[in-house]
Amino acid sequence: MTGTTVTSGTTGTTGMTGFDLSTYLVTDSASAGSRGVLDIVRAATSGGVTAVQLREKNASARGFYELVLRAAELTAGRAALIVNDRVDVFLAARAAGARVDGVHVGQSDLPVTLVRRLIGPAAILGLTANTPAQLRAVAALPDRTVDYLGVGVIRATRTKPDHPEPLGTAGFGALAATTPLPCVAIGGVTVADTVPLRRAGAAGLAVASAVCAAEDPQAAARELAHAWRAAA
Ligand SMILES: Cc1ncc(COP(=O)(O)OP(=O)(O)O)c(N)n1
Ligand SMILES: Cc1nc(C(=O)O)sc1CCOP(=O)(O)O
Ligand SMILES: [Mg+2]
Repeated sequence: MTGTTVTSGTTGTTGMTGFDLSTYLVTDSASAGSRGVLDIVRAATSGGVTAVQLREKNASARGFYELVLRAAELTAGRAALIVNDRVDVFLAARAAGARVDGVHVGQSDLPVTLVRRLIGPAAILGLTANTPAQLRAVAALPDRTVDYLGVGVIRATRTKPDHPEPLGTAGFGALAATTPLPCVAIGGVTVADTVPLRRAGAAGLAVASAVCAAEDPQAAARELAHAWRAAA
């Protein structure tokens, strides 16, 4: 699937019926530096990102929860908000009435069938998959377990030191061609990759440092969103 909007039921808190993953910010507090993650989320949302994943590998549960509540105010009605790894934080934010749309998990996180049961049928569920065996396992899942896949790394990146072997654009395209699920390209992605990755079947570009480390994150987000539309 090469489209950019994932139709994923209707969420309890937003009434949204589709999620656009085409320009997908993954936050990285190290790249954000003294500006802080919320400043980056605010700027990137103004710049036109369509989805934001809050990724906090070292935050406390309370700290992450409070970040989600504040990010939900910034992204409401503008971008889908996804929580990395922490299903408990997603559920807590929802219970507090925050507009948070889903969860992204990887192969070492909670099993996706369980996550789907926990977050309900309407929330967005993303899964990392970057080998043929992982793609086969996804194909064997019950329908509507996973809404999209994060596939990477495209090239080496310092944002995820434990990243797998780079796939390159061709490797990404070969994997994406084996699944009907939308595949978001991630890992070392920059605006220069937009045309080749879109041609290779990407449903979107997920970036951390390209926006979080940019001198002007709003302009970087705007450039990515514009490049994606121009590459249609
Ligand atoms: C969009 C997207 N794709 C892949 C990942 C990586 O998830 P995971 O493998 O669980 O690694 P961590 O991000 O948890 O370090 C992602 N977060 N987002
Ligand atoms: C969080 C993450 N997951 C990846 C994967 O391939 O699963 S790569 C990655 C980091 C992406 O950051 P940057 O855009 O700075 O390279
Ligand atoms: Mg994870």
